[in-house]
This record gives sequence, structure tokens and C-alpha cells, in this order.
Amino acid sequence: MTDDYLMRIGTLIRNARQHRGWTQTQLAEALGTSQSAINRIERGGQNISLEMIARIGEALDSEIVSLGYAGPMHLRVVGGRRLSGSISVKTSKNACVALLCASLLNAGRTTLRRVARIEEVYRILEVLNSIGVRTRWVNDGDDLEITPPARLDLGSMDTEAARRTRSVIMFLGPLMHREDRFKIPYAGGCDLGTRTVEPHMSALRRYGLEITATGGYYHAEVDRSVVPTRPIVLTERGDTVTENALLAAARHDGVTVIRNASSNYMVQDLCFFLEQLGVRIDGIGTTTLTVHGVPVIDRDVDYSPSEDPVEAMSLIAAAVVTSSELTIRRVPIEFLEIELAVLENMGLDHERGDEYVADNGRTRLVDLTVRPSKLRSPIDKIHPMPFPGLNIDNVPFFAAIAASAQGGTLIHDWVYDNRAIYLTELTRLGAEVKLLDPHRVLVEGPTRWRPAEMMCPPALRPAVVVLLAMMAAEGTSVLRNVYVINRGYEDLAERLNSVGARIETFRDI
Ligand SMILES: CC(=O)N[C@H]1[C@@H](OP(=O)(O)OP(=O)(O)OC[C@H]2O[C@@H](n3ccc(=O)[nH]c3=O)[C@H](O)[C@@H]2O)O[C@H](CO)[C@@H](O)[C@@H]1O
Ligand SMILES: C=C(OP(=O)(O)O)C(=O)O
Repeated sequence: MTDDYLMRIGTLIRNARQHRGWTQTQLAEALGTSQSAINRIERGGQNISLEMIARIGEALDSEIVSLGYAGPMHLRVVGGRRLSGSISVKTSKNACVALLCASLLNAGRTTLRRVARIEEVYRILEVLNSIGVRTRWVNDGDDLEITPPARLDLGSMDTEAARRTRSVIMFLGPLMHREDRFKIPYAGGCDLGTRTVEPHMSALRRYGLEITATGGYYHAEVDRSVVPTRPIVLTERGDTVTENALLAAARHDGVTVIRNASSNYMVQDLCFFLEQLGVRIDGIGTTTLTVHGVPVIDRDVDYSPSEDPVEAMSLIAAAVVTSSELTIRRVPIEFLEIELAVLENMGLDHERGDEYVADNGRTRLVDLTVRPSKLRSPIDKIHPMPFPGLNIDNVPFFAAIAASAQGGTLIHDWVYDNRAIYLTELTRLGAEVKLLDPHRVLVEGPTRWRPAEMMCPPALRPAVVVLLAMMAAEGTSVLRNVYVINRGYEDLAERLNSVGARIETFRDI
């Protein structure tokens, strides 16, 4: 129990220190102690006095390191309120994590602008910091500066942080350029059922990377005599597998053709970033990418990842279920066109402003106003496809929207083994959601939402869907343990409150 308590305090201190952009040495200096003492404290290996906790809190100017903040975060939602005004979409989790991994390709300093301050980013930063990469938040904490060391200390990798994300799998591509042998922990993330890594292995094998998965680790060994002599054909058009293949190709001395590549938003952001690193890529936005690799990359670069289409979809769904008029700014329209076409057919009244370009200079954005509408169920089923299909991560939001519409909607989530089941949680808030089989739910609307007290489903998007339903339900609901939401959304409760929601954050002691 004591050990567990010390670990939790240690993690809070580490998070607060990284939030400030400080190294362990900087914090040690501020406290007049040694870096090794800070390291022990952060790992929960040292008894720590209340006075020391207070001093650390003061040094880091952090409310986080104060008593009463150690437990999991919960939300109390007073629902039935209309939203109004405007809210801006933040940069995407999935591009940010890919770019953080990609920064390992560069010996120079990488600056990423307006990086989403979300738990998934923090986990990858913890992993990067633990292996010796220096990262610091600059410009009032908006931007992130990343400088890798000449040699990584992979033996010290923070495996606990690594195991909490799926994204760590994208270390494979960059690390194979730096090490002949290395290991990374099995990738984790949401509980969505089995997620294969086989496509990653078969793509990277073409660069001589052999992986054996034993004892909770992927053990990787690189045979540098093996290089791709013909196009790499991905066995799945997956996002992170495409990114891994790109990361491998980026520093390969030659031209690689990647076929059946995902052309989804995070892949495009990664391509634009690689271009800044001097890697030429033909075919961005298509399923065939031709990468002209550069063996040594050493540049100070500055890149602005684009806005998150899934966050935009979440906000559209928030407006729909609460029957609100809401303007959503900075919507990456190219990645929401099918969703909007479906919603239009369901009767959604909305208006798009003129297009403008995102800070990456490439992605097209619009401001979108959603108005209260009488929706009817779609004639056909809702099902995702790799881009340019309806986004896989947007499917769960259609459950909440369908529950607000008149009639029955079939949602076919063929992609994940274990995600559709979480949509049945909406029944606890009054929706009629029937699980037909592990991949299909039938939603019968409209719903008279009612409040409930619930645990957060262990999957990001279904968890947000439950939160949205709570916002629609008149009365007070409680959603417990929302780490999974914070994994992908920055200050969601606070931002929704700024447009009229009433969501309070609280924690157990
Ligand atoms: C960090 C990151 O970017 N995560 C995203 C990425 O994860 P990521 O790219 O890691 O997704 P996975 O590789 O796990 O693919 C998701 C599921 O789709 C299946 N699959 C995928 C493509 C395909 O052509 N055929 C197929 O069957 C996979 O077997 C798996 O069951 O893509 C997912 C699908 O868009 C998103 O939910 C995640 O938010
Ligand atoms: C499933 C998701 O992400 P990840 O790949 O990070 O688990 C998601 O963003 O909905």
C-alpha cells in the first residue's frame, strides 16, 4: 500500500516536472538535492515527507503536487443544458504521437507547435525522456522542443509509460536506424480487443528488422544487408503501420515505394513533417507513397501538426445530442466529408464557412456551425473504412447521434473486436442500444436521456460518447475514472464548460 502510494506521488511529481519542461537535474538544483534523489522519488523508491512534497509543489509551481489530487479523475455532469458560442479544435493526438516518434530520426532540434496536452503525449514524452531525449515546453507551454542525445539509453526505458500506449510501436521505425539490437515493451492503449502488430513486422522485415515477441517485449534485431528491392505492400491499410514504414523509409539510403498505404490525416501530417526533414515523398494523400530517403538527418525544424478530425466529430456530436447551435472552429474538412454527408442525409442543419489553411500550410480547415435539427436514422448502416471512408474513430459518435434521431440505425464496427460492446453502456442513460453480435449494434431513437453514475468504459471514443449522453441527460450524472478520455482530449470538460456545459472535475484522495 505504502509503495503504491509512493509510486503515485512519484508519478505526479514526474508529470508536473515534465509539464514544466524541466529535467530531473533542474528540479534537483531548485531543491538543493541530487538528480538521483529526484529519480528515486519519481520512481516511488524513496520515503518523502510532506514538507518535501510542498517544496516540490512550490518549485514546480504545480497544484498537481498537492494533497487530495492523487486519485483518479472523475467528472460530475449537470446535463440538459444547451451549448452555444464557439469552440476550437485542438491538434490531433494521432499526429502528435507520430511526430514525437519521428523526432527520433532527427539529430537536430525538432519544435512542434501547439502540441495537444494530453495523457497519450505525456506517456510518449515519459518514454522519450527516460531514454535520454531532452524535451521542453516553450512559449507558455504551447510548443514542444525535442532534442535527442547522440546515443540513446534504451536500457532505462520507462516501460510502465510505454505499455500504456499503442503509439510506442512507432519507435520501431526510428530506432532501427540507431541501434542494431533493441527491445520495446508490448504496445498497450485502449481495451479494444486484439490489435495486430503483424503488418508492422512484415513491413519492417523488408529492411532487415526481425522481431521476436517474448516475455512482454518485442526484441528487434537489424540485419543491415537487407534492403527493400521491390515495393513494400502493406497487408493492412493501417495508420501506424504506414507511419512505421515511412519512418523506416525516411532514413533508408534509396527510394522505397509503399503500397496500400493509409492516406489518413496523421499519415499526411507525418509526411509533411518528413518533407521538412528533407525527405521527398511523392503521392501524399494517396495509397502509394514513394519515399526518397536521407541517411543522415540533422536539422533544426519547426512543424505545426494539424487539427484533430476526431475531436471535431466529438464536438459535432456534442452539439447534436444537446440540440445546440454551436460553431466549431478549425475543422479539418477533408477528413470529415463523409461524416457530414451522412449527417446531412440524416437531416442535420449546418453551415460551413470559407476554407482556410492550417498552420502546417497544407490541411484545409473550415468553421462549421451546427444547428438544432430533427434527425432521422440513415437508410444504410454506418460503417467505417480506411480514409477516405468514414473514420474508424468516428463510428462510436454515430451511436449517440443515432440515439437522438428518429428510427433505427445499424452501426457496424467491423474494425475492433471489442469496441461495439461499450456502446451498449448508453442503455444506462436511457438509450435503446441492442448488441446484435460483437461488431454490430442497433440503436433505436429518439432517446429520453436520463442521468446515471457510471465507470468510464476503458476505450477512448465510447467513453466520450457516454460523456456526451450525460450532457444531454437532464439531472446530475457521474463518470468515474476518465483517464482514458484525457488520453486523447485536452481539458475537454473545461472547454465544453466554456460553451455552456456544466462539468465538474473531482478526484478521490
Ligand atoms: C496512434 C494512432 O494513430 N492510432 C490510430 C490508428 O491505430 P493503428 O494504426 O495502430 O490501428 P490498428 O493497426 O490497430 O488498426 C485498427 C484495427 O483495424 C484493423 N484494420 C486496419 C486497417 C485495415 O486496412 N484493415 C484492418 O483490418 C486492424 O487489424 C485493427 O484491428 O488507427 C486506428 C484505426 O484508424 C485508430 O483507431 C487509432 O486511433
Ligand atoms: C483507438 C484509438 O487510439 P489508439 O490507437 O491510441 O488506441 C482512438 O484514438 O480512438
